[in-house]
Amino acid sequence: MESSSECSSISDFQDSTEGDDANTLPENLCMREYVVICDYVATDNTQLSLCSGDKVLLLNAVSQDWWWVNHNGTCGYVPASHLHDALNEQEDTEVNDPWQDEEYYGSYKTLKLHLEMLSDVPRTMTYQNVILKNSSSLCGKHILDLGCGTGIISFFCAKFAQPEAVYAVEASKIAEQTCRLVEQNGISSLVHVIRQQAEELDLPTKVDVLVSEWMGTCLLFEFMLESVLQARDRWLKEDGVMWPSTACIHLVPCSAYKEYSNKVLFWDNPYQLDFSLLKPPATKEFFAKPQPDYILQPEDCLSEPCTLFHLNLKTLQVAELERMNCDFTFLVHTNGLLHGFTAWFSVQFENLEEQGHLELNTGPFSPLTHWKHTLFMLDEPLQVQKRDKISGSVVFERNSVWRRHMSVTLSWVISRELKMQKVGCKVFPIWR
Ligand SMILES: N=C(N)NC/C=C/[C@H]1O[C@@H](n2cnc3c(N)ncnc32)[C@H](O)[C@@H]1O
Repeated sequence: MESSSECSSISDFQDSTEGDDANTLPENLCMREYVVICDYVATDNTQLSLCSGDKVLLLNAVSQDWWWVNHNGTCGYVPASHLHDALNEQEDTEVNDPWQDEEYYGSYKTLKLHLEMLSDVPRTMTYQNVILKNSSSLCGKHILDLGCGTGIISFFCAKFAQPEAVYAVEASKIAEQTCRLVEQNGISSLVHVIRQQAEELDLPTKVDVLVSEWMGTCLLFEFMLESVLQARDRWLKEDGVMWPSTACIHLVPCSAYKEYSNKVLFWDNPYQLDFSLLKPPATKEFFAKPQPDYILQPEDCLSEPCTLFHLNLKTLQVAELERMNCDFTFLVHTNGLLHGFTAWFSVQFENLEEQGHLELNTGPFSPLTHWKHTLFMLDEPLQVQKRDKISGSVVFERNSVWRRHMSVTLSWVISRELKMQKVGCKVFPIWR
């Protein structure tokens, strides 16, 4: 596991931060007992292998990511994410639930997020168009609307098509409101609201269509996709339809001068004072994680975007989500500053009644959606010019402990006329 600062690896990070107070956590965290919440297998002789439930004594929190502990007389490094403060035991539901379901479903029980999603016209109208354009194919069919929220997709099915039944499955408390909406609109003989986690679902029959709006930041965050794939394997007929049918993640190198100026250059001379020593901590504080609500302007793209991953949701396996990596090469088409990379996703819906497919694209060349764009800022901007090449790789790695979270590792090489100019690498947690 690497730290979140650029070009560092754990061994460099350990050497450079040994006894470095700037990186140790407050003393009050040390000399306390911690419980291991997830097995860990050491990857070198400075680390300890531990099992879930082991108790350790924290000796030195050398960084946010790695802690030096004593376990039954043996000392070594373990990932801090695998430890929980045994003396300050939170509710079991919080600590022992790597899916954080109580917090997760709690966030969907109020109207805030549902209002945001329903207010997203490109998102919601895409689903309406999919139902509209396939209405005759849906006649007499069984449909599963997974994570239905307020039931909007199920309402579209009842309003624009004549399916046999729609199973509107929703685990959060909002399902109580969804029930009332379905009754009030007189469609309860067609739309069956089931307040249940999809994983525990019991339906009277397999379904012809599994439709869901499961996409999170960078497509995968929340990993609701795992629930969708499990429901596919359990409830979708062999020749059934997945909507969305495919999903893509796109990336482009970009300038983000205003972001960099507002968050870092600001410290050069606020009110004509030199606060520039705050620029490094500002960079770490504001750019260690991606900005999930960034709006990339098309003119800030430094090259054509590329498609990193193209997922087929009829065949994708949950295990493939653990780690996905892809190489990329961008040909810079504009002189400028490379401040970072921006990512977004698109999803495609197979059309059952004519050639082609419908698409919801959340990128900078399509109508803005509530997902906006995800900006990965480098620690330092890099000068690039037309015809430079930015090649490298990206790794999406699912968090082995917190199962709704992931990290994105970006590695890049900037070359000019075949001569290597700049090399870099940075790990971005989303969000743990
Ligand atoms: N599109 C975004 N960002 N969020 C996805 C939308 C999430 C909605 O789906 C529900 N949901 C998520 N996972 C499950 C599950 N396994 N079983 C039943 N309901 C579920 C949540 O409570 C939200 O209402």
